[in-house]
Amino acid sequence: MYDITEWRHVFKLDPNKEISDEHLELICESGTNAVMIGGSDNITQDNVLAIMSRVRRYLVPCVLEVSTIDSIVPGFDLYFIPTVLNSRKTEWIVDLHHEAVKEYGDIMSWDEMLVEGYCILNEDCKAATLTEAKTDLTIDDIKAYARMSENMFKLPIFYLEYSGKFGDSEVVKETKSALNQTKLFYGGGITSPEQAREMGSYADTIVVGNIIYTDINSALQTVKAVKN
Ligand SMILES: CC(C)=CCC/C(C)=C/CC/C(C)=C/CC/C(C)=C/CC/C(C)=C/CC/C(C)=C/CC/C(C)=C/COP(=O)(O)OP(=O)(O)O
Ligand SMILES: O=P(O)(O)OC[C@@H](O)CO
Ligand SMILES: [Mg+2]
Repeated sequence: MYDITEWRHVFKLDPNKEISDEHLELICESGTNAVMIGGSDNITQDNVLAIMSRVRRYLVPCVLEVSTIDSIVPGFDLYFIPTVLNSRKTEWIVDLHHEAVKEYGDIMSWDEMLVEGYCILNEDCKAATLTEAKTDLTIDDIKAYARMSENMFKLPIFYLEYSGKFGDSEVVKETKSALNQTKLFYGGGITSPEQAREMGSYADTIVVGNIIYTDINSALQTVKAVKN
């Protein structure tokens, strides 16, 4: 099985964005620990299936980060299920999950599914708007969400999400100090090996997304920055 506790680097591909075969090959053969398929805009079964089958030509583990019930597709190595702990709406914390388990509960393979406790911190990102996230948090608020993830809900992943914006590495450092078992994922605004190294020195795993589509060489350099 896949051991996410060893993962240092993940590329996140958006099914709603174009990527050439050449760039996709570079991403999949970059040495990254996994390719995660996910996004927040126009995610459909068709575009998820299309990008999954292209990634499947390579050996890299392929994960679906579920963002809508209608875009769930079989055939991934793992399914990551976000629950937005700092959302103002129960919809994004448990309600959609309840609906999905009602629909798929009989055929679900639970050991392929990992729940991510999300804490969204960039107030301007789409995911923050969509989920009505409370982004004006103190470090104590954030650490409390991290501790709840680990000790109350026993989640495998706590995800600090700054999608589109490079975050505060002090927040990542402090959050890491509150966790023992649960793995800390950091994602948002990483565009260089220096930034990858900075966040990777505190987070267990860094997630690199948007830069894939604007500067493939810089995206590729983030892998070596956090892996030996
Ligand atoms: C048939 C089959 C294969 C069955 C498999 C069983 C299975 C996987 C069942 C699913 C079970 C389950 C519990 C599903 C949950 C359903 C669900 C819809 C939950 C809600 C998820 C959620 C909270 C979504 C909110 C948005 C969010 C946090 C998305 C995560 C990704 C993210 C933050 C993207 C960032 O978006 P981006 O586009 O990059 O944003 P920017 O433009 O700002 O950069
Ligand atoms: O796209 P970027 O800003 O790299 O963020 C990565 C990821 O955390 C988005 O969900
Ligand atoms: Mg994005």
